Amino acid sequence: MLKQTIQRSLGCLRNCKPHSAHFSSSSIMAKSKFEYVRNFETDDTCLRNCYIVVRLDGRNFHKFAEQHNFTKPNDNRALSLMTRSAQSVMEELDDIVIAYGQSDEYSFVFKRSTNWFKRRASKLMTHVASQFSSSYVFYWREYFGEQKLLYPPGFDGRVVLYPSNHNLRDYLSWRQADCHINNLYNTVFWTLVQRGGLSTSQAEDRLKGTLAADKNEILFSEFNINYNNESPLHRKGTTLVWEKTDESTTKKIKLPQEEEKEITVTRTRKKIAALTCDIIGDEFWEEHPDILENDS
Ligand SMILES: Nc1nc2c(ncn2[C@@H]2O[C@H](COP(=O)(O)OP(=O)(O)OP(=O)(O)O)[C@@H](O)[C@H]2O)c(=O)[nH]1
Ligand SMILES: [Mg+2]
Ligand SMILES: [Mg+2]
Repeated sequence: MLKQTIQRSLGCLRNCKPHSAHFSSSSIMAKSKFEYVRNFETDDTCLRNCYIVVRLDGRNFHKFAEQHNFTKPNDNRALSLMTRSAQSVMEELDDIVIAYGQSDEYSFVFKRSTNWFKRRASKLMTHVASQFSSSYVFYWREYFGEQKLLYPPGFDGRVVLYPSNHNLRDYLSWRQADCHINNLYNTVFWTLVQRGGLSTSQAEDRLKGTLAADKNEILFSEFNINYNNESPLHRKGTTLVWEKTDESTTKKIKLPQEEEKEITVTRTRKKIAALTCDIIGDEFWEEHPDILENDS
């Protein structure tokens, strides 16, 4: 019965001309009859006063990296492309105050008081994920040149809310500590394989149960590598922040009864800066006081 009614109403809607004035009263009634389905949508408004973090992570990038010949353990082309895509997210979407990325992931922090998309989690997350994914494909050639993109990459997204500055800083510290732990492991692992001549399973056995100090020691005593001198991009990941820069231009002006003259106009512009510094200690936060809003 219901099916028949729907089919009849749909038939009517199909036959109607697109202009609303041509809808018959029965199709309007049908529309209002269907409208209750709207109530099935769940409210996913993010709690007020919390920082909204969207974290993206590449889907099955272990395979993606293999198939696209990423250099091991770090591929600077891939890392730069991730950062270029994150930059595009920050430029195109409102209210992101800081982003942090490493490996195949990027976290975007929306300002605490944002009201963008009425703080709806699904809107925020899907906009970030789609802008990032399309940018990754769009800018691929700029970083990989002739190396073809073999299939469309995907990124998963999640939303996490942090109610205090302390929690948000701990979140970002956690991601940077993760970068450090993985990079130290990967650096020793691939040094043992590439320079030490070990097979991958031998290198794995060698590193089983070792602590950070042991890994540093292997690098230093066996390969003369001081881990602290390795690229900060690989050790610290990338942090994107807004920086204000003054841009000066000269303009010619002519006032009535005066000679034409040149004046210098200085404008403050916001630009994204990519940093590879420590964000766990206080220094970074003291140098960038605009990122956090007061806890109150
Ligand atoms: N060679 C190389 N591989 C990388 C690089 N960056 C990321 N990867 C690969 O991407 C993987 C990312 O790890 P995960 O996100 O935990 O795993 P995943 O394979 O993406 O799987 P899911 O995220 O669960 O879908 C790493 O384990 C590496 O295999 C890189 O610069 N060079
Ligand atoms: Mg992944
Ligand atoms: Mg990952």
